[in-house]
Amino acid sequence: MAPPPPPIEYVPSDGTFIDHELSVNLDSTEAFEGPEKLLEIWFYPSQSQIPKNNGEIVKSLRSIPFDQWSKLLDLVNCKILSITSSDKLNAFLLSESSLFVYDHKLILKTCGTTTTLYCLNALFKLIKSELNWDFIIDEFKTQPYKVFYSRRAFMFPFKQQLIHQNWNNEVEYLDQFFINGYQYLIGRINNSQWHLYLTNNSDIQPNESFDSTFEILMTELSPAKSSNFITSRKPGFEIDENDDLGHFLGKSTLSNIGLNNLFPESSTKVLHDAFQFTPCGYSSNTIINQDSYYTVHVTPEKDWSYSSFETNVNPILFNTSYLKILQDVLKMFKPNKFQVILINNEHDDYSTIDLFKLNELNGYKKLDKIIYDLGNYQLLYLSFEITEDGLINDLTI
Ligand SMILES: C[S@@+](CC[C@H](N)C(=O)[O-])C[C@H]1O[C@@H](n2cnc3c(N)ncnc32)[C@H](O)[C@@H]1O
Repeated sequence: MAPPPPPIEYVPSDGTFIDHELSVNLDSTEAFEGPEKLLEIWFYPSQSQIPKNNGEIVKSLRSIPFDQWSKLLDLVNCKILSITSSDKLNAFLLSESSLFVYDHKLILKTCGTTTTLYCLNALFKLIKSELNWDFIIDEFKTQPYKVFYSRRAFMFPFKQQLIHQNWNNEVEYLDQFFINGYQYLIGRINNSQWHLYLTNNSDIQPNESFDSTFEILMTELSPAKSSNFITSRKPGFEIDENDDLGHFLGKSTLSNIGLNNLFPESSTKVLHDAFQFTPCGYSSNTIINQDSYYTVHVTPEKDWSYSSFETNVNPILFNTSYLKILQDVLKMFKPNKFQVILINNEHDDYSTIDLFKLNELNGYKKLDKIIYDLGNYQLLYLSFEITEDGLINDLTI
């Protein structure tokens, strides 16, 4: 097997980075758009297919220096709060959600009024100049191995920049960059519908290894649960020169709500990074088994409360199932409504069957179950809401 690429230059030897100055001064009290834009780009099908020099991988996405990521994220309108790194993955905690960088692919998840798609042009130029990876096939079009872009309907679409104000604008923009792109509109058109754009390069080999994205998007969180994500910390407060209260409180919240223990079977190293915003809000990234992540973001404000959970962990490796993960996460937020989206390329019975069969869940009733065959992938979309009985008698799990 090819040796891993050299360590990234911008982090200390333990692969961490924290921007304390930014962390202590973040504040936001305005209506906030929790639902995220999720962009996943695979440049190559796997780490081993990255171009080599004398049989060795010399550079990968993880060799791109910090300041280049930071400039790229300026185009998206978000900042890097901190970074945790394993041998396979760099997990960036952002002022608006997260960025996960593998050697061959990246996942950018941003909320608020970020302008995710505005980084595309610069991203492809960056990987050409830094890594000599050239996916540009004519003046504008690019053809990486695979692209997914998805999001739920926004709560405040009019607050978005023009490009993100409606789905058609986004698709038009994506079509300028990618060939073979196509789109889906999934779920009831009731301001919670979910959109997906993806590319299909059928002439390229399918990805052989396990790949899955499991998301839980929750709204109308229980006020009692939301209170875990509200802090009285004032901007500018620092607990000591090596830490800031945002990260400190974030990590205690992570433990308090049991998020540190989601995969108790994990015998390998787990790396957590978490941040509690002022006056409220929470984000965390966890790297598990070196090459997988789970990430949680919370907007607890009563009138637009929202939280999201996302993971690419293979549940089988931890002797668990998607249904068990769903139940554990729902307990942390007790939302009145939630949607589940699973996109995976393995139809493994043990970890997925309960989810595919799911018709009811304590105190919740199913609104929609939609299954799509996406060729090498399958997509499951579920939508649930609390029952009257569930609400009155607090029957939810
Ligand atoms: C932590 S982020 C998470 C958003 C996310 N996508 C979600 O799932 O809700 C948003 C929450 O943090 C709060 N917040 C406080 N300061 C913020 C800042 N500077 N940038 C973004 N969010 C901030 C927002 O008001 C909101 O409650």
